[in-house]
Amino acid sequence: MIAADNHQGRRGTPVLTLQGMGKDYGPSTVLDGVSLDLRAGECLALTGENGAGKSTLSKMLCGLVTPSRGIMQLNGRAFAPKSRAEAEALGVRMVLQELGMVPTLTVAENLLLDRLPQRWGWLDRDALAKAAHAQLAKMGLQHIDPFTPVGQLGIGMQQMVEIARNLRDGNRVLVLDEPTAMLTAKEIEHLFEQIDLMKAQGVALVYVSHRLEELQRVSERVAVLRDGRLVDVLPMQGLSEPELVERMVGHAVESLDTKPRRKAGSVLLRAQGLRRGKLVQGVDVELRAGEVLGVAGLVGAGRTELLRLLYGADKADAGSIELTGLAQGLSTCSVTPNWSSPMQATRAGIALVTEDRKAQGLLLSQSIRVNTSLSHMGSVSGAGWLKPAVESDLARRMVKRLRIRAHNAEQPVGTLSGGNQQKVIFARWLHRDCPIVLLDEPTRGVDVGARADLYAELDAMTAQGKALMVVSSDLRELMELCDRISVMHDGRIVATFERGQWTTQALLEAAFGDASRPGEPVKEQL
Ligand SMILES: Nc1ncnc2c1ncn2[C@@H]1O[C@H](COP(=O)(O)OP(=O)(O)OP(=O)(O)O)[C@@H](O)[C@H]1O
Repeated sequence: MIAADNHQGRRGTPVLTLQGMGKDYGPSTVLDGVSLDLRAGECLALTGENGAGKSTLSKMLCGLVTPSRGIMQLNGRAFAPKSRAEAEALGVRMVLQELGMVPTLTVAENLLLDRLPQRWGWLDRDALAKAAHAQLAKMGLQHIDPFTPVGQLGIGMQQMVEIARNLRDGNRVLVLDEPTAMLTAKEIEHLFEQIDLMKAQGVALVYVSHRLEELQRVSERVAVLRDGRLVDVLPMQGLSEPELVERMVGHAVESLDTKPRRKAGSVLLRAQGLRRGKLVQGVDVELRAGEVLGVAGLVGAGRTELLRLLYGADKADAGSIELTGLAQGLSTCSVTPNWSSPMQATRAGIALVTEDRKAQGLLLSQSIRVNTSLSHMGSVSGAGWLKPAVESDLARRMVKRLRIRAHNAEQPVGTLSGGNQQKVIFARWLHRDCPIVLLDEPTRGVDVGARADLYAELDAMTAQGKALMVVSSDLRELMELCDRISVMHDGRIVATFERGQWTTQALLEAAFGDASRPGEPVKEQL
């Protein structure tokens, strides 16, 4: 439990003040003239388009980015941390968008790395387990074995541990950068409880997210960054979602929600009786030309596993996958029971836009150009030789088309903002031009304006007769994009709805596996 000690000020008093903060990378200015105060007991929402500078500003507070100019003061004293450890020692911490833990160390070691309990000069395992357990319990994670290596946990669970690690006594400022991108509704509730607790104890919070409903739930004020400049600081109360979007993007964003169902063409892919252990238990799927099939379900329902089977990333224990779209340029083949490799799937015309952009998708040290052309080297080479001019031209076109915010196409992908990295994955498959496109959480971390751009791209793909399948935890996204939505529960498809038939309630009931949950609060984020 965090004590209301004298570290933390009275509600509303400034804890951390920023004056004229700026950051340049070489000739590019990515942040300029940002002046703000963070107040005790308050949560400040920080929002803006992908690449607007939110993570850069957040990392400055926490010693991870050195400002090029500007002055910060913590409780009236000069504050210029040179490292994360220095900021943390002064009570300023950050939950990073990219996971900051050491995967080979245990959960307990990661949680208490800077204060490992010792006895007679040896690590005190009992004390470590006890302290780790207490820390985990704050996020409802008391069931985790503290001696599990972090790398063995799923990505959502790693994020929960990363949050738990930063819930420390003596926190003055806590920055949360896209903390819920990998979390379930229940886990998000745990986080929100902790946020309320910290506010009551006088901690100043910064919450960075593209999920506007979350910003409205947790924060008292909202700061909007555009192109590295602070354009607004407003009270959150009374601010509607469309108003907030307009402030962020600079214009209103249209919803596709009211569009009629697309006209489906012939079946391009038919899977029957697909099985893999308990994860996927006898699933039938048909993907048709010109339509988008959505897949909803709780985390662990088998959605990602189903996509991986269709793409050949995992082997099915049983079942068949048949490609039937000869007219669309697909080869007709039947794979029973195993579709054996992603390369085979890609050659046959299937793309997978992955959910875990760092582990499965991108070469972070390589440029946008290299990452874009990677899915189809044949189109940028001839007689076994790479054609650099063709490759560069392709990358430049993709940067423009998807409005990827970058200095140029040679910028290493690891230095792009999170949302812009997601766009590069998308660019890679857009360029490959596959007739069947599988997308797993395609807009995670992507801002509302850019999301609308990506939806428009998907819409154009269906108009060309492609078949799309989208897994998303965001029901609003599925309802906006899809013509049909199948709901998975415990490895099975338990319901399929046509556009016009679904309601949020019906989708949630199917996702929870029954219709007998009267009075359950409805959450749009699964
Ligand atoms: N090391 C670096 N070298 C060059 N440019 C960088 C570096 N780090 C960040 N940038 C640039 O700074 C800009 C701001 O990035 P930042 O990550 O702060 O954006 P963001 O608002 O957090 O975006 P998102 O919503 O996508 O997470 C981007 O254009 C990014 O490419």
